[in-house]
Amino acid sequence: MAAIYQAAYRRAALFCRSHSTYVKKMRYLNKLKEDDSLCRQAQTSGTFYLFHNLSPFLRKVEEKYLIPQLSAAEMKRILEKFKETEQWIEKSVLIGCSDEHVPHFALDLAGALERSVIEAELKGSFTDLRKALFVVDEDSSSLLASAQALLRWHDSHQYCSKTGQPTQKNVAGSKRVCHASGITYYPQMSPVVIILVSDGSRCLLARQPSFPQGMYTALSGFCDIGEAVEETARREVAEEVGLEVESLWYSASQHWPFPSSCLMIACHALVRGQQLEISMNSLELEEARWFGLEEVMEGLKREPKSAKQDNGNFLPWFPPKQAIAHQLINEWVKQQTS
Ligand SMILES: NC(=O)C1=CN([C@@H]2O[C@H](COP(=O)(O)OP(=O)(O)OC[C@H]3O[C@@H](n4cnc5c(N)ncnc54)[C@H](OP(=O)(O)O)[C@@H]3O)[C@@H](O)[C@H]2O)C=CC1
Ligand SMILES: [Mg+2]
Repeated sequence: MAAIYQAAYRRAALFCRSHSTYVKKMRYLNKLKEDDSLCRQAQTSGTFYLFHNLSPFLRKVEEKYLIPQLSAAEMKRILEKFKETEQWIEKSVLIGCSDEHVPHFALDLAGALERSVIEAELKGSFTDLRKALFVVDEDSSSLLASAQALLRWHDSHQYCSKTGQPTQKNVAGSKRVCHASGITYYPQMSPVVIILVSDGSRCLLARQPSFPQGMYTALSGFCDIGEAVEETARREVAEEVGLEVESLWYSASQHWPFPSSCLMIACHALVRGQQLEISMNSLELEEARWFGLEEVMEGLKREPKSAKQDNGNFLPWFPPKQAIAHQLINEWVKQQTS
């Protein structure tokens, strides 16, 4: 099961086993979001995950990539050592806490310290999120994705879209306020529906021209304003491959940080038996076709590196397990083989 939502499942399981720990933790986090002075105090005892220009800081230990958490004292020492003001800490955003209520913050140090200076001091490297998500463990990839999404949102919402005046973040970073207009802005995600279409014995996978060679995935599309998930799924399948959805069922959801904070809502769909001819929209897709069970099972086993053939062509491969598309494809295989 894919990393990011496996972490969510684990949190839910923990909730069942240890209800009071979970409830206390959520209530504590909620208090930190609501109470600026409590959150400012929490910054003095919390731990910090570092970013530079939205790239997370990773340290490679033997063959593993770890995400170092810095204590508040260590943060203070580094900022002082490089003659930066401690006020940088105020730019941090709350991203969670331990069961013992040690709060975790994320902080982007671009503008304060040179990337290479921090890398040398802390013996690690700022790594592009597209690489980082796929080399760290499952819980860490979920945490990095949401921390980066929150930092990105703050970076791009510095001004009020009505007055043009600067907005101020609350200490936790759960919102920004324009004091001139009184408008409060909250971090947002764009809902996207991802649909694995099947005709009962085959499934439909497609490629956009921008995909790496050989990679196919399920159809997807942003929800238009006012649309329900079912309407988006039906419209996207009609727009992209000219088929009509007969029935649709929900699988799972995932926060996806690319290109910027999508809420991926994953569904399986069945199309009408009498109309199975694909009419592809070539403005959006490069290829869309039906895959049989055997070809899908082989594609799931294939690594991108081993997809290239001697003649230069690529055999099909699918998104990695961290992407919810992978779960949809896996589930379809299980349905076919059970
Ligand atoms: N985690 C996973 O397993 C997967 C994740 N995805 C993610 O789903 C997202 C959407 O998939 P895609 O099929 O490309 O979507 P669409 O089919 O909706 O097409 C994308 C185009 O829609 C327009 N658009 C409409 N609303 C928005 C919005 N809120 N934000 C950005 N663009 C918008 C843009 O066009 P224009 O630029 O012309 O205005 C964009 O290029 C992608 O960001 C992708 O990363 C996709 C597949 C698998
Ligand atoms: Mg699409």
